[in-house]
Amino acid sequence: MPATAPLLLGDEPGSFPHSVLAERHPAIIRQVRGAFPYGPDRRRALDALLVSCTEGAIEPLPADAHDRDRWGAWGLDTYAGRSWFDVPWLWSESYFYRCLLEAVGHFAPGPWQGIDPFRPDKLAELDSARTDEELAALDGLADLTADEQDRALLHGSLWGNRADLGFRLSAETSDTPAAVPALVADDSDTLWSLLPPSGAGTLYLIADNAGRELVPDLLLVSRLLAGSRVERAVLHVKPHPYYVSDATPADVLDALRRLTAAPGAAATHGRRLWQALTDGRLTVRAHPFSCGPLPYAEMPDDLRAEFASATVTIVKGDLNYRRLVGDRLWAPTTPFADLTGHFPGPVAALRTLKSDVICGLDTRTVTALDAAEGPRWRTGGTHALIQVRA
Ligand SMILES: O=P(O)(O)OC[C@@]1(O)O[C@H](CO)[C@@H](O)[C@@H]1O
Repeated sequence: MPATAPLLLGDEPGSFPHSVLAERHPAIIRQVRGAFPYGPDRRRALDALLVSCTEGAIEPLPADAHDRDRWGAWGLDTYAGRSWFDVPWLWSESYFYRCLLEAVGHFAPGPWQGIDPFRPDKLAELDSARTDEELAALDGLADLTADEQDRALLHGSLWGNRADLGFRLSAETSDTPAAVPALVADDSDTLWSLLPPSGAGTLYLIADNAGRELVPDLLLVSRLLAGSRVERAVLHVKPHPYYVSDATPADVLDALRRLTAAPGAAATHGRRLWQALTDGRLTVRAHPFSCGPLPYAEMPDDLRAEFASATVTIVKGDLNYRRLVGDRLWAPTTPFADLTGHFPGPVAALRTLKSDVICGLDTRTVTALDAAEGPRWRTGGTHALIQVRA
């Protein structure tokens, strides 16, 4: 893997990473503060985090935190005492969410234990009229060929990644039509070649956001099981709330209920997924490393062994992309295969572009994007990619 590109830090005012630390994180704290009637102790803790994450230094976890050793090994022992803006951006963002859960008492015995601070917004999105419309649109797919249906559900899952509630806190004009093709890389033929009809393999899908992203992810899984492109599927979600809208096991159940309660084709998918869960063809996993602050190149051995057994692992979303290729300012033409050679087995990234990290593009595409949009194509969420290393 080329190791020469600069690591992304949040220390440059005006940069996207800096704006996430200085503006998005405070906005998230304010949103969480208003979402529940937290008592004075929790409100004080949230206020303290607001000051710490914008002006202060990274603080250690409490001595009795269940995951103190794990975070120590993940870098907290090194980074405690340093500014949030001076450590790797991937690390400081991830630790921010850990501290937010600490502030709201998510892990401590008491009334807020296990409560997802982002749940009201997740549910509002899942229950929205837009979700109804997207589910109703499934009925129109019945007249398409099998390949067309496969492609439609692959693209549904891909573009579902735009439905990211944290991103909306700072996206300015993400609905602006693009002057260059929306898909900046498309290796979907390679993906389909890894998943032939009557395949007997196992798909791993590392999910990203709940709600209007997880629903189409589940629909894709349902379609691949129904079309016998895979025999089994394993869905990796987060063990606890993370990055505002990332999917947890509870969100999988909410999405599944939403599908089974819907009319038409959506309910058929819902019932199929329900059945697959009960007979073991679909498994949900929530590994601690999924909420870790490190790139996938540093994944633990048990996870490595799991992904090594996959026919292909689909990695969803922007953050997972950053973790997959390394959170660095790569030259955009750096081959995707070079940066993902560490991943144990075939891997496919499905992502809309919401951060500066990008690789695997051809020179012509980069030139056209820069000319049409300046640097905004990297972060605006208007473009997407399907990149595969077989
Ligand atoms: O992973 P996702 O949901 O596609 O995107 C997460 C995201 O909104 O958060 C990061 C900044 O906090 C960016 O990488 C990205 O824009």
